[in-house]
Amino acid sequence: MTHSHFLIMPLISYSLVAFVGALISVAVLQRRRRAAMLPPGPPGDPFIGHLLRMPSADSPLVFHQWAQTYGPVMHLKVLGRSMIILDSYQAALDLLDKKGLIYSDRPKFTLYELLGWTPDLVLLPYGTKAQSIQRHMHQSYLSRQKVGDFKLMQTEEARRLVLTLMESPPEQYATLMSRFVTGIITQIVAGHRISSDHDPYLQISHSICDTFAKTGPPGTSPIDFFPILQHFSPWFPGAAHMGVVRTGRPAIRELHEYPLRMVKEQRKVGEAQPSFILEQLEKMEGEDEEQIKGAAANMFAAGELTTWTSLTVFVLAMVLHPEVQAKAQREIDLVVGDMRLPEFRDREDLPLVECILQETLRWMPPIPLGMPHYIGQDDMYCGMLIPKGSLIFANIRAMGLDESVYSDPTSFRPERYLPQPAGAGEPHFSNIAFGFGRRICTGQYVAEQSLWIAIASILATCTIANAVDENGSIIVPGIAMSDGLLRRVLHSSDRLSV
Ligand code: HEM
Repeated sequence: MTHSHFLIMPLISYSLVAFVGALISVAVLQRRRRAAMLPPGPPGDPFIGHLLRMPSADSPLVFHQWAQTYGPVMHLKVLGRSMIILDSYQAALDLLDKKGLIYSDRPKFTLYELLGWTPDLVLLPYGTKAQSIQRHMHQSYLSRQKVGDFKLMQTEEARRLVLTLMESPPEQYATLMSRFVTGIITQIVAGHRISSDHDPYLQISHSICDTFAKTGPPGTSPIDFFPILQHFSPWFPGAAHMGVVRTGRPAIRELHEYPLRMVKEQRKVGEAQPSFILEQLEKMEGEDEEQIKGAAANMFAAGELTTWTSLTVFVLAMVLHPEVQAKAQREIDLVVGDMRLPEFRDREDLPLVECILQETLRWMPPIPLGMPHYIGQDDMYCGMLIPKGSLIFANIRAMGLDESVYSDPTSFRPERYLPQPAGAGEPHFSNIAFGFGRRICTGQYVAEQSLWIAIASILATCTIANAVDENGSIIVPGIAMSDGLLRRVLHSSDRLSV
């Protein structure tokens, strides 16, 4: 009895060890097999992945260079989180658009949530009730047909823009263009026309843009990787963004509260102007107010810096390419004459102005890595495994640099879009600049209208030229953009003359 007991015990232990060993080997094998099926990417560290290789600046361009070696679908891993970078339009279309059912979610962004963005459309997971209500609100109000209603207001704002540009010193041009963009959005969202430099909307908008500039691309701060850091002071290593949370959060809350509060007050006294918020208030009551606040805040946040950046990119391009400017001005003179200013009815007859808009979006897209999508299940694409839980980035900047589509892609050449033989018949960039699939930008038509009327009005009335320094020498502006979710042009010292 005692003997057999001694015999059985080692037997059980051996079997257990063998069983656990087999389990571990199967898991390791499975891991290796999965790893072998992942899309290619640069070599990374077994523990921290590509953390130390992540570019500290101009990530879209660096990723594009890597894609020349690893292909249009690349895999990177940072602290256990998979990132898929889509470098080609085709790959973005195949996954984000055609397989939109599984590629339309957004990841959780701890830093953005701490800043107060939680209930809003842009960051909401796909398929939630809140997301579908907010998206529907946007789509119905900002649809291609509905945005026609804004044309008159956008034309008036563009007239005001050129008038103030002519009257103001160069240092104020960027602010005036920002005011043009904010002015359009406040009218659409809250029915409010900005008439003073001290308008509360301008203050809120300024603080929001400032915060965006400090946050970096979403999901990439140390707090996103280690949410525990949110409980530390900003001086603690890795927790520096908590300082941005402290300073930025009040303005983001105000952006949610102020527009609805104002429209409700005006509605009470019968003075509310037609607007997105008013329409929604009349449709729904009570418990849906949080949705309205979120959807309205999104229009400001997603629409301002993007449109403004494109406008400043246009100015920079005109400084660097006076020949393009002169040609577009001749086109406007021929079609519009000098007795009136361009209007939306002229749009079809001004192909070069249209091409300048497209080239502005391609040359320096304001959201060069798109907004990340998230996939909640494994998927296979061209024999590669797209693992569950990956962040999917469409490298919009890279798609504009694709030499098989855009010849001499780093140059600003609007004629490329003109049909042959006048141009090269290259495809418009709107299909790419505004993102993909079910999360495509809901403000695309409004943004295109704002940009078109501003570009046409500026070209019709001003000549954009280099600034000169105190010695009278011409300043050639550098082509540089800030890092972060949304890009801004840096150091563009330009001058407009009438
Ligand atoms: C030049 C101007 C603009 C550009 C280049 C732009 C680009 C983009 C891009 C790339 C995305 C991400 C799409 C994706 O996830 O695949 C996006 C999302 C979004 N944009 Fe825009 N945008 C612009 C202007 C606007 C304007 C004026 C508004 C509102 C009035 C707006 C509202 C939104 C919203 C709400 C989303 C989130 C959609 C969602 O998550 O379902 N955008 N935009």
